[in-house]
Amino acid sequence: MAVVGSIKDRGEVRIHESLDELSRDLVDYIAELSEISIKERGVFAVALSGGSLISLISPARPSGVFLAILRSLGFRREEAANEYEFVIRQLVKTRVINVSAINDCPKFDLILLGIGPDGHVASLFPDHSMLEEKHEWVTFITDSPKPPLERITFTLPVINSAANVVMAAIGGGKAEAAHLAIDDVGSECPVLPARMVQPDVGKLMWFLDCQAASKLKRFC
Ligand SMILES: O=C1O[C@H](COP(=O)(O)O)[C@@H](O)[C@H](O)[C@H]1O
Repeated sequence: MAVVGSIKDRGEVRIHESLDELSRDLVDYIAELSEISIKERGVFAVALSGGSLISLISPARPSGVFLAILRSLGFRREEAANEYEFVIRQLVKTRVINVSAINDCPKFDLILLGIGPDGHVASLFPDHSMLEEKHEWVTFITDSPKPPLERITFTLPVINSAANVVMAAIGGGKAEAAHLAIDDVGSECPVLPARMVQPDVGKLMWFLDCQAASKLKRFC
């Protein structure tokens, strides 16, 4: 049984006792969003980051899902980022991916993200200059603190333009990051990418297991 709550400005939080339960709830949530989006516009544009997130949704096969899959093999990182952004721009032009009403960013129907123990999301790491990027949709880094060194990533403006953002975290190693990203920690809070995920108009949802939620003020 999930514990569900919402925290001002930090979206809705769902905490599950088991991974199976979390996975089922997450898959059902994706399917719901997919159905709504396909009814409204005939397509569901979803992007997801890597890591353990994939294993949480791998049994999922929601019909009509469009996966923005990165095909970067053989490219240098800068070229890969440009190529990826180009593809997304084509999909925005043809409205396979919607466009944000408040900036020119793509408005994915859903962006699914995991969190690193250091609070990084996608490949946006704490204290990295990429957190300041305001214009590019996709960028690259060559100095990732976590291997691989070279990565490409969506920027925060793209993530925060999505209609729905899901953040999923499992395991005690993510507890501190989840606490700092969700709880009201005032000025003590370091600049945490996971906390900078704050959809402009979209909905933010957290899917956590009990271990990842173990340091949350309201739920432990
Ligand atoms: O490097 C990354 O790690 C995080 C966390 O991965 P996990 O396996 O500990 O869940 C992932 O969310 C992110 O996309 C990836 O770039």
